[in-house]
Amino acid sequence: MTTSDAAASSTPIPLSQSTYAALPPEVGRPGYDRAKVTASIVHFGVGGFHRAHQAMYVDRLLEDGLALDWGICGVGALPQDRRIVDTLSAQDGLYTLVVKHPDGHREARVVGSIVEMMFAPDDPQAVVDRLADPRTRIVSLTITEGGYVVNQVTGEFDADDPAIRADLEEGAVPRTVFGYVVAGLAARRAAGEAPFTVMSCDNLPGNGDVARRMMTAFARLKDPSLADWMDEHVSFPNCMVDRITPVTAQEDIHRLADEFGVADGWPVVCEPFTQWVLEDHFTDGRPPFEQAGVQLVDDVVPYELMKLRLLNASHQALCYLGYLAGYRYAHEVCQDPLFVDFLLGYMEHEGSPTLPEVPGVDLDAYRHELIERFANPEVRDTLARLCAESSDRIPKWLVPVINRNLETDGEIDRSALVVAAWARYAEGTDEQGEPIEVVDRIKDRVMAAAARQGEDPLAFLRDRDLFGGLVDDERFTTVFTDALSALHQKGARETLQSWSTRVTT
Ligand SMILES: NC(=O)c1ccc[n+]([C@@H]2O[C@H](COP(=O)([O-])OP(=O)(O)OC[C@H]3O[C@@H](n4cnc5c(N)ncnc54)[C@H](O)[C@@H]3O)[C@@H](O)[C@H]2O)c1
Ligand SMILES: O=P(O)(O)OC[C@@H](O)[C@@H](O)[C@H](O)[C@H](O)CO
Repeated sequence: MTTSDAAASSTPIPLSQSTYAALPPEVGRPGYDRAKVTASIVHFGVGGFHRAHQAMYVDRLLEDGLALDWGICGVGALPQDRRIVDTLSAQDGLYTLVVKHPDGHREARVVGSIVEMMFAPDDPQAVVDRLADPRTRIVSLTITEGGYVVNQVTGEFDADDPAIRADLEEGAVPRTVFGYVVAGLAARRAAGEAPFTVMSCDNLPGNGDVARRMMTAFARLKDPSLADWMDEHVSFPNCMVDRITPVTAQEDIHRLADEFGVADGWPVVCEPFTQWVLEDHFTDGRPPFEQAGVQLVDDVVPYELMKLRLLNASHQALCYLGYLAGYRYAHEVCQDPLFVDFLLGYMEHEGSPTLPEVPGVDLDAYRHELIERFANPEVRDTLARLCAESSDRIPKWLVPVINRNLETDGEIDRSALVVAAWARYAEGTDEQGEPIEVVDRIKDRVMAAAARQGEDPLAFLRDRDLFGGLVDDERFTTVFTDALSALHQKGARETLQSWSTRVTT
């Protein structure tokens, strides 16, 4: 009997601490005693990525008996996190990670490293107390790029954000990660305890540095001496994180039940590839991450820039054009030679020349491996996921590439087409006249700018918060307006065809 036959012949087992031992043998599961695991890591943002990445690395260590005191306490800080907290709590923190290989083979493992869950809106003080407790030695974050409240114009902390303003009021009960983390650090300092490390795992250039600047700026507005103490005592290591983790689909839940016999309310699916390059700066100790495959380095910046400007910027390069051309999944786009040429061209001629030397990495091999990863048909990463929150992504990943190439007289044509494709996408109607569901926290603003493009082709670029001074650069605006007009007149596919001759002549 095959795995599927065995699982299909019996009722799927609802996942929990008391049931996981009875799962079919094909399903990996903790071989360690979870009752002995204590949580020294508190994590904010227990989404798909954290569970495919950091929690998986910790699970590996636990499996090897290496980090029993480094379990994870997951915190949902936002009201919409109630569902994940309830689902994981009902499963005693357990969930299934399904790794999808390109040949259709799947591996399923129950991950046991999350041993506590907290829903902050129900009891904010309990979260502050957990952070104040010296048991907490690392606070890690995957709260998305927008979660750092960076003012796009100044690059400084945006104290005008309404939730931040509320957290800054005298005696406020925290509602934001800033409120929680800084209250936890204040309590540690008042008690004369060592602070925890704050470890950002979001896709931001200099993620640790950004977390430091924003957290300290928040603290300074509350209590300048606390900010000084944080500057002196708290570590914020930078890291590069990588594993493509799509949004879990209903079909993933059904297939896990049918093929592996696990009834899991919220499993995570991901690609086989995983990478984590981390600076070794920790205030209060760390798990032996290197024993789980994490690369500990002194300077993570070259790795981060490589990943953000090649992988993440290529996701932007493929998603709007791919969507306009009628595709809905990343693998469909990356199995189309026209798009593959465009992406490789962007990476080689526009992204890569802006990178510093990346120790030990063959960039050409890296670029081709990215195309193979994107083309994995099993992962089913939706273009909708990649097209979301563009205003947090394009300015951080692609605009710096364009600025650098403008300074050095490098190539910009493909990047300009990507920005134009976003501008066209933000018009909210596809090439067949069907509505596009634009997902962006400043959706109204970007869509209003896109709607004005008929009379003013530079309307979209005039948003200096997003594009800085690009609108003043004639070399850039000439290509951008050509690209936008080609997208309107010929559509994405023909524009790409014409671009392939434009960039080679
Ligand atoms: N999915 C991937 O392939 C991937 C890979 C590498 C890195 N990342 C990083 O991880 C982040 C999260 O990705 P994901 O796939 O887990 O998304 P997700 O939507 O599954 O989870 C995001 C979590 O962060 C929380 N969150 C969002 N904004 C917040 C805020 N302001 N304050 C507190 N919590 C907040 C959400 O409520 C949710 O729990 C990405 O934005 C990216 O920076 C993702
Ligand atoms: O998750 P985001 O918002 O940082 O960006 C979308 C994707 O580019 C990203 O999730 C990649 O899949 C990921 O960075 C791969 O490691």
